[in-house]
Amino acid sequence: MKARLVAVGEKAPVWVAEGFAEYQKRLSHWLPLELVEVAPGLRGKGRDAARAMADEGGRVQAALPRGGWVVALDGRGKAHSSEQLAARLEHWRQQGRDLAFLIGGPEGHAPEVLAAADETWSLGPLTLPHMLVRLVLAEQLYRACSLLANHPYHRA
Ligand SMILES: C[S@@+](CC[C@H](N)C(=O)[O-])C[C@H]1O[C@@H](n2cnc3c(N)ncnc32)[C@H](O)[C@@H]1O
Repeated sequence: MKARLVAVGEKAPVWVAEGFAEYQKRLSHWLPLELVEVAPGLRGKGRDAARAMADEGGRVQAALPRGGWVVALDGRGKAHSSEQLAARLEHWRQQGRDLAFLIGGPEGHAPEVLAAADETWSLGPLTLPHMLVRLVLAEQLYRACSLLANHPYHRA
């Protein structure tokens, strides 16, 4: 099983890119994680945010892996402890499908994207900046893989 992170937003700051690359490297033998960045829709004076969200939503859907199990990151979604996430990861492994994790834009996910997702995942009720969400997601996937492998990274 491998995973693809489809994230609205480009040009991550260096501290995010380096942190993400570190967890990507650590995950490489447990859950290869590919990052696909999607250009945000155009916003600003005279531009409709709903149109921008729909545009980026279309690009997100075009970037989904064929037949993948789609998990949309959303603050209003389903929360998991790290142990519950590890159990979820084991469940996903047994399904035998690749995974796609989605991070939305400034107003969140387009309704069509949420409707197409198989499940949602909340990192908690706080609204996090989308670049930080990449990093937390990669770290928590690494933690979940460590738990499943009885690796000492996660000490309960
Ligand atoms: C700046 S947030 C969007 C906030 C938007 N107002 C909303 O209500 O969804 C950008 C993206 O980061 C992700 N995100 C932010 N906070 C999150 C959280 N607590 N849990 C899961 N995902 C989160 C979601 O994918 C969201 O679409």
